[in-house]
Amino acid sequence: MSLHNQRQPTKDLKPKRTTMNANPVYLTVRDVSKNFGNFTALADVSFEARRGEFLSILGPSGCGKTTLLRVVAGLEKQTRGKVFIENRDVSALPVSKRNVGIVFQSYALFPNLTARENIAYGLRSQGKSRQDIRQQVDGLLDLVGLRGMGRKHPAKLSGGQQQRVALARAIAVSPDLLLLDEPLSALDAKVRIKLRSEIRQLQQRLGITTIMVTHDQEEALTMADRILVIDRGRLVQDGSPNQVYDRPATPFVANFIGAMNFIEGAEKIDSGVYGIGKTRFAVTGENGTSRLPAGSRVTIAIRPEDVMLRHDPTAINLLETRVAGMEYRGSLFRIDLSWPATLDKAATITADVPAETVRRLDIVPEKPLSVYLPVDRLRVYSVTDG
Ligand SMILES: Nc1ncnc2c1ncn2[C@@H]1O[C@H](COP(=O)(O)OP(=O)(O)OP(=O)(O)O)[C@@H](O)[C@H]1O
Repeated sequence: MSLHNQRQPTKDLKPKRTTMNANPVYLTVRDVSKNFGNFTALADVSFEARRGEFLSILGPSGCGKTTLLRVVAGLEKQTRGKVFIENRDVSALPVSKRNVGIVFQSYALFPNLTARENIAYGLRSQGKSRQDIRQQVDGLLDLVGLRGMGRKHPAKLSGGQQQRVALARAIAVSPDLLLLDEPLSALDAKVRIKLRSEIRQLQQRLGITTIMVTHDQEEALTMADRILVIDRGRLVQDGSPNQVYDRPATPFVANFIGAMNFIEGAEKIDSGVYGIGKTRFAVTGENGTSRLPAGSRVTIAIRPEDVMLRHDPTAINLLETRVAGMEYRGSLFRIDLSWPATLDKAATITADVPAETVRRLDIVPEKPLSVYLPVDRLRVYSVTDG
């Protein structure tokens, strides 16, 4: 049994927003694969983006996120599959014919041009008058919070300001699709958090369909209407932040987004009942494992914040545990609890417990604690799931 927690998320990560978007489909990516020589960077990726939606492509380094964005942009030609914009096949069209605005991780501004000139760059080729361009650039500088800074060169601007210029430049040409490739990852934490809500607000105000590549789960959870999780070139889940957090499709997704306890070596006992040693778990959140025959090997998963400390005596899914370790995290403690999973093997499950509860219940190392695992918060994965 193990707790995987790659990025030390906190409870704040739990997404609260779900967005139902009934707008027409703007972008369709159908069965797209991309090979570099013998290497498969993308395999049969399909998804849709509705007009005005904010999608995030999330996954670890090297999983194919940027390649997917470049295929959508027309900067990279897919090996197989098609890209449609409003049902029109654009698979063979270059980036210049797809009406996209792009912001890259490195600001990619022209260093010899001022902020104004950078923003105006795309507008000049549209044949607008100087007066129109001046007015539009003023509006864009306002929009991205850079009023009065238009005469500065990129070298005189902070990273966050440069990225604002890049954003203004990308939206200046009124693209129908905004593509953001890790736009915040070069910035320090405070600026990143500020800019992420600014970008989201701007995107909503303009109603522009947006796809953002990120490896940062928090960024994806807080900004996106929908998250596409990529694992080794495959799209493994496409869902709202709530869906991917609450019902991760595979152990990989569960592990990559937030922290998760995995109870390994369990088996299916009956429909909705799983077990390890003498312990039985009733589960309502089966993950396609309802079809498995009894005796099948499974992994049971539960988030640390879903491990409940107090229970009524009739509650099921109880574990008698002992506090094996405590880590202070400000508003909560992350507590390792040891329990006898099988006769010969103790296991550990981790619980996130509010600091106030820890004080009130006087939780200290070695203290025995009863916990229960709510039936609707447990997930079950077949051991063959990725
Ligand atoms: N032009 C190329 N030639 C050969 N291999 C490439 C090329 N571009 C990308 N790759 C490979 O394809 C895989 C996916 O790359 P991609 O840049 O899409 O990943 P990523 O998920 O965006 O990663 P990161 O977050 O590190 O940028 C990587 O293994 C990369 O080495």
